[in-house]
Parts: sequence; C-alpha cells; structure tokens
Amino acid sequence: MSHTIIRFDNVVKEYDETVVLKEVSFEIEQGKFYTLLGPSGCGKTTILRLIAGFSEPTSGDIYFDGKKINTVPANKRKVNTVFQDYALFPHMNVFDNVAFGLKIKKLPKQEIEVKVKDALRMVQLSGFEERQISEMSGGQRQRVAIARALVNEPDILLLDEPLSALDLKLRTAMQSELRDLQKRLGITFIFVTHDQEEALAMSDEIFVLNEGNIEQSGTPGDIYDEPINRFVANFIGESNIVDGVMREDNLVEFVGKSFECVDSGMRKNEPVEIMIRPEDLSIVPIEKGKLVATVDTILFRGVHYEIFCVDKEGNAWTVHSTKRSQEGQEIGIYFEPEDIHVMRFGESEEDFDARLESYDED
Ligand SMILES: Nc1ncnc2c1ncn2[C@@H]1O[C@H](COP(=O)(O)OP(=O)(O)OP(=O)(O)O)[C@@H](O)[C@H]1O
Repeated sequence: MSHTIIRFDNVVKEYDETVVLKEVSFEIEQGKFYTLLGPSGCGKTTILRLIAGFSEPTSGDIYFDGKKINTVPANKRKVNTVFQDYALFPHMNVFDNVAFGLKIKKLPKQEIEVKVKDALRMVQLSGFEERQISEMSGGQRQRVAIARALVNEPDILLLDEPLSALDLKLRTAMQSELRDLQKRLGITFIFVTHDQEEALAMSDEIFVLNEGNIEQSGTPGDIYDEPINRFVANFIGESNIVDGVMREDNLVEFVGKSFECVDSGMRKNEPVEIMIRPEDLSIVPIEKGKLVATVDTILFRGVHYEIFCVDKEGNAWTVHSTKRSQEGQEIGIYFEPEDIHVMRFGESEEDFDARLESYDED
C-alpha cells in the first residue's frame, strides 16, 4: 500500500520580498513517478530545493512521512538529488564518484564496495568502476550521477532537468530507462522538466506550475484530456480555444451556436472557455459540419496534415486530418459532445465573479 511521503501545506517561498511560491499545497505518494512541469522561473527548482532541505519555507509546513521537516537539514533527509549538470568529479573514476558520499560518512571499506557495486548494477554500469568520467558518454555520465544518488538508498530521488543536456535520441532512450528504473526500484521520483512531451511520457502524476502556483495536478491523461484552464491547455499539447457560455448542464454556446457537451459542473450562464484538440476535429461535407470554415493554410506533418481554417465568426481552428483539403476550400468541421472541454477562465476569482455579474445583467 502506498502512503503519503511528502506533504506541502500552504508553503510560501519568498526571496527579498519576491514571492516565488504562493501557498502551495500538495501530496506526494510513495513509489510513484511525479513530474513538476512548467515554464522557466515558475518555481520547479524551488520546490525541489525545499524537499531536499537546501532551503526553508518562508511560511507553511513540509511533512515527510507525517513528520514536520521544515528545518531538518538536507543530510538528515532520505532524499537525494540528481542535478542538471550531474555535478560529477571529472578527475575521479566512476567508483570514486559513486563512493564519495559514503567515504565522507566513513563507512567501512567493504560495505562501500558492496553498495557502490549494487548502485552501478542498478544503472547498468557494472564493469565501469575504473573508467574516468571524461571517458564516458553523456548518457553514461547521467547514469553515474543517478548511481551516486541511489547509493545512499534514498526514499525519494529528485531529478532536476537531468535530460536537458542530452541530444534528442539519447534523451528519448533515457526517458524509458529512467521510467524502468523507477518501476524496478519502487522509490519515489520527482522529476523536473519544462518539456511537456517528456512529462506526458514518463509520469504517473504531473503538477503543472505557473508563476509559483500549481495550476493543475493529475495523471498525464487527466491533464491532457481535461485541462483546467487556458494556461494548462496551451502548455500541454495543441489546442483550439474559444469563448463560450454555459446554457444548461450539458449545453454550451460558442461561435453563436449551442452544442451538446458532457456535464462540466459549471453554473448556468457561466462564461467559460472551450477547448477542442486538433485531433478531435474532423473534416466532413459542409452540410454535416457542426461548424463551417474556410481552409487558410495546410502543412504536411508526416502522420497528418495540419489544417488551419477560419470559421464564419472569424475564429481560427486547427484541424489534424489524414485527409488533404484545398486551401481556400469551404469545409464542414465535426466533433463529438465529449470532445468539447469546458474550462474556467484563467483569470482571478474576483475578475471571474465580476464578469459573471456583468453577464447576468445583459
Ligand atoms: N536564491 C534566489 N534568490 C532570489 N530569487 C531566486 C532565488 N532562487 C530562485 N529565485 C527566483 O525564483 C523564481 C523561481 O525559480 P526556480 O528556479 O524555482 O524556477 P524554475 O521553474 O526551476 O525555472 P527553470 O526552469 O528556469 O530552472 C525565479 O523567478 C527565480 O529568479
């Protein structure tokens, strides 16, 4: 049975009065692969540093296995970090790099040997003990860095953009390798990236961050299929977004028409944003289309055509289709009720309520 291993309770982090984390609360379960995803500067590394114990929260509490650890020093936490640049010692061989922390702790020589060999085996580097770091490839260095973290038998492994220095092919290979490693070891991984495809491919759970807030957390499927707002929808994958208004529980109005949708739990007359993924739109004869649009540009993307069109109201729509159409052609666009994703406006609660009121007055 998995349990909560880390809990953030209204954690705020400020540097010189700049708020970089705004009352962040979340739970991390033992044994899962988590990803913190978000643009540069949104606070991903700040969260890792708080978990690792390299910095303390300005307010709020951090719990590890139910115990408050706000001020517990890094070396007393069962957490290890793999840094973006790996921070290996280039003048030492693989064995000495991995053994470094254990030697500092003054463990007996034999025990160090067993632990280092175990750690190297986990990352498939047995036999590389004597190699110099300068003689290893990027992917191998990455694995040494992971072995050096694993040798301490952490409960949680923090990985701060560890793949960003690798070329695309190696990066993809390391994604599955890391994923396999996490499953094999069963320890909690918290992985930081700004690459949405990487996050979708690797994670059990993703936290999408924006400007010091967690915008949404959930499985890759939840986040891709049901983004909570425009920021998440745009950050994860491609999307068509237009303004709309809820008319009934399962009826939404946009581009001047009413469409059946799945019950979104939104209030009646609530202004909303509508998101439809380009792959959920299909091109049909005009009389069968839910929308009618004119094809503007077509790009061939290998597996599909990316078709940019504009509807009668002037809204732009992107359709992914295996069928080619003609630029300038009028087409019908079809989608199912479940392809319509109803989202809240990405505005403050206050602005949202003000807009709702103004709408009611109309
Ligand atoms: N020691 C510090 N002093 C002052 N400001 C800091 C400090 N560390 C981070 N910040 C600021 O906090 C914000 C969040 O930084 P953080 O490193 O957590 O972002 P990130 O999401 O990891 O970004 P990136 O993807 O670029 O690494 C940034 O605006 C950054 O400039």
